[in-house]
Amino acid sequence: MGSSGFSWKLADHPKLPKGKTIAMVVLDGWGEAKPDQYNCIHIAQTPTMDSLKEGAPEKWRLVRAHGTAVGLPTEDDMGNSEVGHNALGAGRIFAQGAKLVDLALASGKIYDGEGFNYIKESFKTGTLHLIGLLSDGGVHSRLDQVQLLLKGSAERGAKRIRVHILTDGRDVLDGSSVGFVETLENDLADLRAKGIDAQIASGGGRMYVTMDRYENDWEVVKRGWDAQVLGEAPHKFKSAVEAVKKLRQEPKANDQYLPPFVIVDDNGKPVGPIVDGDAVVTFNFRADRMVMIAKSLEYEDFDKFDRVRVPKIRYAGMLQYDGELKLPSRYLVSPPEIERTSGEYLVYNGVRTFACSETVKFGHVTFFWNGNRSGYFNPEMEEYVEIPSDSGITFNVNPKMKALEIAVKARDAILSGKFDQVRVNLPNGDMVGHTGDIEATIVACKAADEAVKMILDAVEQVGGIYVVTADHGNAEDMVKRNKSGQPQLDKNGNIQILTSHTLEPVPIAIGGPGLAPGVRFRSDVPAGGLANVAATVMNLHGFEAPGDYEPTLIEVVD
Ligand SMILES: O=C(O)[C@H](O)COP(=O)(O)O
Ligand SMILES: [Mn+2]
Ligand SMILES: [Mn+2]
Repeated sequence: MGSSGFSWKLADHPKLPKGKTIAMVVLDGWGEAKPDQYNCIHIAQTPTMDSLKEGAPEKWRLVRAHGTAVGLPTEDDMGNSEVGHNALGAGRIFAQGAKLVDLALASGKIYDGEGFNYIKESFKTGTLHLIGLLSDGGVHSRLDQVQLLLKGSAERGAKRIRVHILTDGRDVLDGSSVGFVETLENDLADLRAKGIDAQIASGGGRMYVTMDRYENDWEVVKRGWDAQVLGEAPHKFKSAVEAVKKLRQEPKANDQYLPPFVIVDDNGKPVGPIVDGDAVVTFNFRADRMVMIAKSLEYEDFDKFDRVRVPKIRYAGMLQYDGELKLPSRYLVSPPEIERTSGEYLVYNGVRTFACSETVKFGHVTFFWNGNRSGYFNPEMEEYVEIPSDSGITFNVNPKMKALEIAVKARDAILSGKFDQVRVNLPNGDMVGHTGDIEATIVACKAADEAVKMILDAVEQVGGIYVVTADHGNAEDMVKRNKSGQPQLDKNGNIQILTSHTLEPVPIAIGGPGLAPGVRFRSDVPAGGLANVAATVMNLHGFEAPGDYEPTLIEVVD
């Protein structure tokens, strides 16, 4: 116990034993929705997940995974991996980036902070560059926040502004990029009318330009660097609206994967490369897909690609994206301080932990789970295994992804007897769901179900316990719906495919031979959400959860 009286020691659970191996399985993008032809989980053969459902209500239930239950501003905000895994790991609900930025903008405090004052030093002689995802998806960024930041920066002296846009189509409908670009163009025109030289300077689709994560493919970031910093791209246009409209006409083009483009003036010169003395703000609040660009903008020693020219800039993130790496060192809004996560507690209480996923979700069960911290709490007690993801393809091409490989690693970790908690994320429902390819998503869901079976079989062999849940919905609903829940048709009478997450709740199931008799879900936490899972898992490891954690979902009846 430290001098403050704080102790990492958890109290023993009065009834539940220690020493059971627990498999903690997170199915990414696996919500519960009504069964129809757009519910890929319903259409797919998922016998293992179906059998777990038969345990309702004592061993299977639904939990909330969106909106305020995971710290998002409103109940209209769909869940996402960052907030979902943060809640699962932290056991408490923290106001998340989206909300913190809203508050900082509304109060004006964003402009008083160290981060803004730092970039402001460039306003007199340099250009302010804003780089980020242009949509109202609310997962990584929000258009209204960008609009306010533009206005606020102009009011505070920014005279030359360049916006480098990344089109979405993943957290919002494909094709919506054109509207967002038009809105931004109007705002920039308003600024120009006030004498501010404001323009869009470059762009590209988020999955092809800049927003890679967990170092899956540095080429993605390089494409962005070339366009944003060097002013070089295979496509050149006079206006961003024209760029997006034209590039979308290519066969199979979609917002997520638009190629990089730069905007040029009448002489064919790029209007906004980043040069010495400029300020740069990456305006996404979410961390995972900003860490790589932040490294390329901030690190002096950098060998991931040839930056060719490294301008001396003042750079700030909307938030600090990695608290452990202190990256970036300057930021406009302080990130949520997610401390005392369940992972940290459990490790300090002797729970040997194994975590695994493939690259595209690896940080979800490590970095996000541990409150946006990279690295181990105690390397002697933990092993994190990353299975390389496919890169350079869209995941509908290989919808099974690395589910089997993840399950094999988890199985071996469980059977080894070396770990007390074996935690995995199975990405299929989510990553393939985001492609909007219904056939492929059905294959994806089946593959995830098979992986769950392999893990549960291993739990059975060692007399362990399983907790199977998800971080938010995605694959269970692949169509945009109107207010009455019917598929919404576009002006040509076609259904609109939903590539994004949903507002649906997610299942949680407990079981396995190691589950003590009498353990069941309580009926008195009907509004339980993902944040209630951490206390539940701590109990199953034989510990009481800390007093400020959201209540456990389980009880033990005699
Ligand atoms: O980054 C993404 O892939 C999507 O915007 C959100 O998906 P995730 O929250 O499941 O990662
Ligand atoms: Mn997810
Ligand atoms: Mn997703």
